[in-house]
Amino acid sequence: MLLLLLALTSSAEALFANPLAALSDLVGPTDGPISQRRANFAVPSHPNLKALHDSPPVYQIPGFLNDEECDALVHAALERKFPRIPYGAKNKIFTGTKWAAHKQDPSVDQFLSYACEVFGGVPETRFDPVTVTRYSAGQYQAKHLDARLQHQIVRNKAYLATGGQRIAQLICYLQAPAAGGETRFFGPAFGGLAVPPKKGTALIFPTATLDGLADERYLHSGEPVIKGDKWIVGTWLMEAERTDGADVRKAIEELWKLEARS
Ligand SMILES: O=C(O)CCC(=O)C(=O)O
Ligand SMILES: [Fe+2]
Repeated sequence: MLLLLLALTSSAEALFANPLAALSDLVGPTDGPISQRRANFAVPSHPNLKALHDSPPVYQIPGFLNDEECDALVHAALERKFPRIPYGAKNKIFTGTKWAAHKQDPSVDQFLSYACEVFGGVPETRFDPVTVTRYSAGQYQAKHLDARLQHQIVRNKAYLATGGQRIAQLICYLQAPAAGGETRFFGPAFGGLAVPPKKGTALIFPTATLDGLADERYLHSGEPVIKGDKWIVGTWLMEAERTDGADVRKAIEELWKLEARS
């Protein structure tokens, strides 16, 4: 079950008509394998939505969470309301601390309900289990893609039960470090875009098309924090509704058992 949660939290044709709006007229620029295809991405909506980059799109929502909502999530982690996920400990791809926050505290439900609104009122089951992450000085998340590549996917029942592909990342910065910790995009099409963490601001970008094709242009990182602590809450919009809620709950119970032993 631990492995299940790790799988759920470490990586990423809908079964039904997708309720999301599509950027069907947006044609991507010319780098990367997906560039010959028409972009077909989930499009967020929010009164404060800003495009940080038009094509390929990267969005920002200042004031996605207010200060109290940010603090509540950080405090919940510090007060041990969430079990830790031993993610990245061996591979150095991720060196921060990550907690399985999903459904463990009302502050998480609040975040999830905003996430549902941003994607046109989709149900909570369209999201990957929510995590909270802290990066202290020197800690980072190395360059990665959130979506799984075609050769890593078997589109079977088990895969679709977990929601299939991750099609958009949604993170919200809960605390900005004093220096460093930008979210950096490496695809040439982004022109060196590096987003400085700002408390309460959400960052949203597609990771795959609505029908689950990974977009390899979206290679990104959480750059090393130089000074202070960076905190984020995050999840992914999945291409389909998850039906594995019971497995997620069991995996979180296993993490709690691990926590009790440490
Ligand atoms: O920490 C960040 O700025 C990015 C995090 C991220 O990309 C992830 O958790 O997948
Ligand atoms: Fe990511």
